[in-house]
Amino acid sequence: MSFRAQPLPPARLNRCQLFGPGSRPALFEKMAKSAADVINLDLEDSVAPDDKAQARTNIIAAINDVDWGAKTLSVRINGLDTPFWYRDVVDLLEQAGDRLDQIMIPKAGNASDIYAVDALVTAIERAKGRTRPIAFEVIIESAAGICHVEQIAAASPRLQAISLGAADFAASMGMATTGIGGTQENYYMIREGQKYWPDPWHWAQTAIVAACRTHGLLPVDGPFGDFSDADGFRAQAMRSATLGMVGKWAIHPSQIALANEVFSPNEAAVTEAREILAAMEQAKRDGAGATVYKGRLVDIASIKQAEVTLRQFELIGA
Ligand SMILES: CC(=O)SCCNC(=O)CCNC(=O)[C@H](O)C(C)(C)COP(=O)(O)OP(=O)(O)OC[C@H]1O[C@@H](n2cnc3c(N)ncnc32)[C@H](O)[C@@H]1OP(=O)(O)O
Ligand SMILES: O=CC(=O)O
Ligand SMILES: [Mg+2]
Repeated sequence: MSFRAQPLPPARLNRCQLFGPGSRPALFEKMAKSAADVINLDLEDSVAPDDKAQARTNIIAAINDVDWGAKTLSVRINGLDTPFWYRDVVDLLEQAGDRLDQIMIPKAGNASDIYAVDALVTAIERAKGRTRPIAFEVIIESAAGICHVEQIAAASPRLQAISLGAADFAASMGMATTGIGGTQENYYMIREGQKYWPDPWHWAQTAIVAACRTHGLLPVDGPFGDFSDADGFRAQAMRSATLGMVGKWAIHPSQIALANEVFSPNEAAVTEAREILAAMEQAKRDGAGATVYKGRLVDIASIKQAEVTLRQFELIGA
């Protein structure tokens, strides 16, 4: 065990990140009125190359004009492998008002990618006298990104969150699927003649969670493409939550309530967490470090587990 305490991630809700193309400004008011905690206005893959400039203009106007309430407002810029990204950063930082909270950097491959964007953002902030620093979130969605995820997580004090981008990740890894997230038909085991479908995203998710937890960031599950499959979305989100992720993207409004439900501890979970803390208080009075709760062991580690649930519950109530 390191002597360093594990840093806590930013104390804000990130249960659902709602995406919308910057080229569809008619969606912006609807996004602002939604129940998503985070809004991601997109300049990247949902915007055709010929529409990039207009999408930038739309987004800058909307940052200034739309009432985004208490939501975290983020813009996904284009990847560093494109000719678009520097103009995204310059125009956003120079022209959008202080309401912009965050920039999402897609396809991060190593720490230098984050450093490059940080250098540009820092120079513009100084030139413009911006006092509230722009935060960063990144998407891990390539073979290089997952190999370097820990160095990426440590790359800038601006970083707040990392998402898994299942679509580009699958492409970069050469995975034999066109599905975006979820179980995959051909990824199965057989036991006694029965098929069983494991989770092909598990490894990438746990690598992201570990990097985020090491550096005090929010780990987030990315898109689930089939927005007509609520059960599939819920199952994927519950797996992500069980692994330590704090939220999931919505690429359609039908996914917002599902994400909020899964990443909000329910009454039973909150009651159990409180009862475990009470049981451990009693154990402490009895001079014990471990005790029995509902027939199972609880000890000092159980206090920390219960606190994960209660911290999230308190954020929702705050
Ligand atoms: C792999 C990745 O990179 S994922 C991230 C990038 N992708 C995106 O940002 C895509 C975001 N989603 C979308 O663009 C759209 O939801 C689409 C293209 C998937 C579907 O769009 P539509 O065909 O218009 O959806 P649909 O007709 O079901 O919409 C139902 C209602 O929700 C609204 N709506 C659709 N998408 C959104 C959204 N992202 N945010 C808010 N409202 C939305 C529609 O305007 C419509 O409203 P109405 O009932 O008032 O008319
Ligand atoms: O950007 C997201 C993805 O899944 O790719
Ligand atoms: Mg992507």
